[in-house]
Amino acid sequence: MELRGKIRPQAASGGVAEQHVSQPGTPPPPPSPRGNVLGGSECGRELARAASWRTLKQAEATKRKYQASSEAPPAKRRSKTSFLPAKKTAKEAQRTFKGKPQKTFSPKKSSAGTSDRNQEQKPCVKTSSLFKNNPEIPELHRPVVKQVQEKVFTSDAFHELDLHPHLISTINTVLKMSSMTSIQKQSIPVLLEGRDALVRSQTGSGKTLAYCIPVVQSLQAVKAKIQRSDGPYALVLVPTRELALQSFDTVQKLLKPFTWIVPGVLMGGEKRKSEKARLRKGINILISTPGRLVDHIKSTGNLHFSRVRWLILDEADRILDLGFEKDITVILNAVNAECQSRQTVLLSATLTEGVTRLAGISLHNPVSISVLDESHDQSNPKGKAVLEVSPPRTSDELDSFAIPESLDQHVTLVPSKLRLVSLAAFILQKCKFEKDQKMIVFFSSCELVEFHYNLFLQTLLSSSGAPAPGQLPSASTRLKFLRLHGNMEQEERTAVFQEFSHSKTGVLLCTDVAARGLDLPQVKWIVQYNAPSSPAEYIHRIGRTARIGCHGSSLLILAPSEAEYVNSLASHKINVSEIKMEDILSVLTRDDCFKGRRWGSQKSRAVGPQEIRERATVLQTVFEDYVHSNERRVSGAKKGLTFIRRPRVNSASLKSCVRNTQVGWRPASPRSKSRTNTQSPAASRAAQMQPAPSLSRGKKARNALGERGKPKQAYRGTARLPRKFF
Ligand SMILES: Nc1ncnc2c1ncn2[C@@H]1O[C@H](COP(=O)(O)OP(=O)(O)OP(=O)(O)O)[C@@H](O)[C@H]1O
Repeated sequence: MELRGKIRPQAASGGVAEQHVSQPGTPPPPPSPRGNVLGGSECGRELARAASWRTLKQAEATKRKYQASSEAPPAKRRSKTSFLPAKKTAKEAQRTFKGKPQKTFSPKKSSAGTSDRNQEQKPCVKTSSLFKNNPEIPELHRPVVKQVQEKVFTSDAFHELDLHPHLISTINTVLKMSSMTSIQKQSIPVLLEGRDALVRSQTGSGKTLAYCIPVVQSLQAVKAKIQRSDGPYALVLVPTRELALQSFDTVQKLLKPFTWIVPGVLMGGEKRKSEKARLRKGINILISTPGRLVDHIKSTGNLHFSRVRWLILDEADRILDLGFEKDITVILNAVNAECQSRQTVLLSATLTEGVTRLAGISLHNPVSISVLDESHDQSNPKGKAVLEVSPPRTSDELDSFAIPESLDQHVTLVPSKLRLVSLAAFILQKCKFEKDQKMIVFFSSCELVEFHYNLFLQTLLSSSGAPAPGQLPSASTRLKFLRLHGNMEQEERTAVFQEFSHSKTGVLLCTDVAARGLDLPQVKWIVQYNAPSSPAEYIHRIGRTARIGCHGSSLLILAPSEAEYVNSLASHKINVSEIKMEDILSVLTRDDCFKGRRWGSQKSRAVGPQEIRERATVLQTVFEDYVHSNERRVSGAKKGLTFIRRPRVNSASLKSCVRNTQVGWRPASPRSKSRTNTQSPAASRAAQMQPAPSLSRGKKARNALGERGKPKQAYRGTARLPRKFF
C-alpha cells in the first residue's frame, strides 16, 4: 500500500529543501499560502519558520540528485545519535534567500484527491523538514524533591462509625467498600459534628464519600421525615456537568434505603423546562453546576433555600478559578437570604489561595482536614490527619500537593515541529503495541481536541481490516479514539463519558473539562500535550490515573524553551523524570508501514536515528496530506492553533519563554495590532479583538463571555480562560 503523501521517503531525512532562518538584515521570503498548520501548540513564529519557504528549483534539483542515486539526501548530524542537525551557517542561510524570488506551492498541488501515480510525478516539495532548524533540546537538570505523600487506606471499617445500619450495609453491599480511606476516617466524624470544613487530600482518595456519607446520615436522621416538597436540604456545587452526574450517581446509591430523600441534578446543556418541573416537585439533595443553579435562582419561582443545612463546594478552587465567583455570590446571597445557619464544606486536592479566599467569604470557624505523611509533618509522626482551625497552613504547605505514590510522572522535551508525530508515536506505542491501555490526552482548547480527534480518526484508525485512502496501512482496529470538550452537545458529552468510563481501552482526547474529579476507572496513562495552566491543574490532570491505590503514569510534553517548567513543578514538590523524544519516536521502527523507500530493500539494516527520522517524516506526511486535502481542514487546524493557552507560571523569565513558544499566530508584541505575515486572517482579527493581556482572573475573565456564556471574542490574555473554553 502506497502512502498518499507526495513527499517520497527520500525526503525523510529532511534534506530536500531548505527552510527560512531569519538572519539579521535578510528580508523574509513571502509566506507560503499554505503554511504548516501542524506542529502542535507552539505554532506561532516557530510554525512560520517551519513552513515551506522553498524554491521549486531547489527542490527539483535536490530531487533529481537523489533520485539518481536512490539514496536519501544526507542529513546533517551533530553526532551519531543526535536527532537535531547542526544549526545552519550564515553562508547556508544566505544561499537560501539570495537570488531569485522564492516560489511558493499552491495547495492544489497537494490535493489528496489526486492519484498516487500523479503524486509521484510531482516535485517532492511538500513537507517541511522535520528534523532541521529545531531549537536545541537542553539537558534537563531537574531538581529531585521529596514528594508529599499520603496514606490512602486505613484498616478501620465503616461500621466503626456511628452510622445508620442501612447506610453501612449500602456502603458494603452496593458500593462494595468495607474499610475507610484516611480522608473519610478523618472527615466523616468531624462533619457529623456540624463543623464547617476545608477538606484536602490527594486525587482519587475518596473525598466524594467523605462528604456524601455525612450528608445522607444527617438527613435520614431528621426527625419529622423529610418531604420531597420541602425542597433542598443539601446543595452540592461542582464545576463540570460530568462531575455533577458522577456525584449524583454516588448520592443516589447511598440513598437506596432512604427512599423518601430525593436527589436531583441540574446542569447546563439539559432542558431548563424539565429541570423546572423537577424542582417544582422537589429535590432534597441538589447537585448542580453553579451557572445553571444561578439560572434557576433567577428564573424559577419555586426554588427555596429555607431548609438548606449543607452547602458543599467540590473542587472548590476550580469553581473560583473559572470565574464562578459571581455565580457563587448570587448563590450564597440567595441561600443566606432564606436560611441563617448551615454547614459549609469545601473540598479539593489542591487547597490554594483561591480556596482560602473563598473560605473567608463563606465559612464559619472552619476545620482544616488533610492527610499528611510523617516525612512532611514531623509533628505528626503517625501520618494522621491534621485538624486545625484556620488559618491552617504555612505557604510552603499550601504550595505543595500530595501525589499518589503509585503515579510515575514523566516529561519529554520536544521541538514544536515534532510534537504531533511524537504524540502519535506515543499513542501507537501504548495503545496499539501494548495491551489494555486506557489513555487520556489533555489539550488546551476545544478546537485543538477537535482537530486532533479528526486527524487521528482519519489517519490512525481503521474501521475494517483494510485501510481506507488517507489512512496509514497500519491503521488499527485496536485503537479507539473518543473526545470530550465543552463545545459538544450535552447528549454526546454524556455518552462519551459513559463509554469511556466503561471501556477497558481507548484514548480520550479532551480539554480540562475532564481534569477535575472524574473517576474514570483503569486509566493507565495521562498525556498533557499542552502544558497545564497551573501546578494545581497539573495535579488534577494526572490525578485521573493512579486512583485509590492503583498504578498509573503521566507524560508532560514540553517545548525545549519550556524546560524551566519542570523547576516550577519541583517548587511544588512535584518530581518528574525525563523520557527522551528519540525513545518515543523509536516505536515507529516497530511498524513497517513507516518504512522509507531506501530501507525497504535492506532487510537487516540496524535501526538508527536516521531510520527513525525517516519514519517520523512518513507519519508527518500522512498528517499533512490529510490536513491539506481540503480547505476546511486547514482552517480547522488554524482555528485550533489560534487558541493556545499558556501555562500559568511564576517566574518572569519563564513567562517570557512561554510567551514566545506557546501561543499560535501571535504578534511579537502582545499589544500589537499589526498583522504579521504568519497570521491567518482569522487569527489576525482575533488578535485585534483580544483583551489586554493584563486582564486577570475571575470577574475580568468573564468579560470574554457573551450573554449566554459563549465566548464573544478571542481570549488570549494571561488570565485563566473562561469556563466556556473547556
Ligand atoms: N473506602 C473506599 N474503599 C474503596 N474504594 C473507595 C473508597 N472510597 C472511595 N473509593 C473509590 O475511590 C475512587 C475515587 O474516589 P473519589 O472520586 O471520591 O476521589 P476524590 O478524592 O474525590 O478524587 P478527586 O480529587 O480526583 O476528585 C472512586 O472509584 C470511589 O468509588
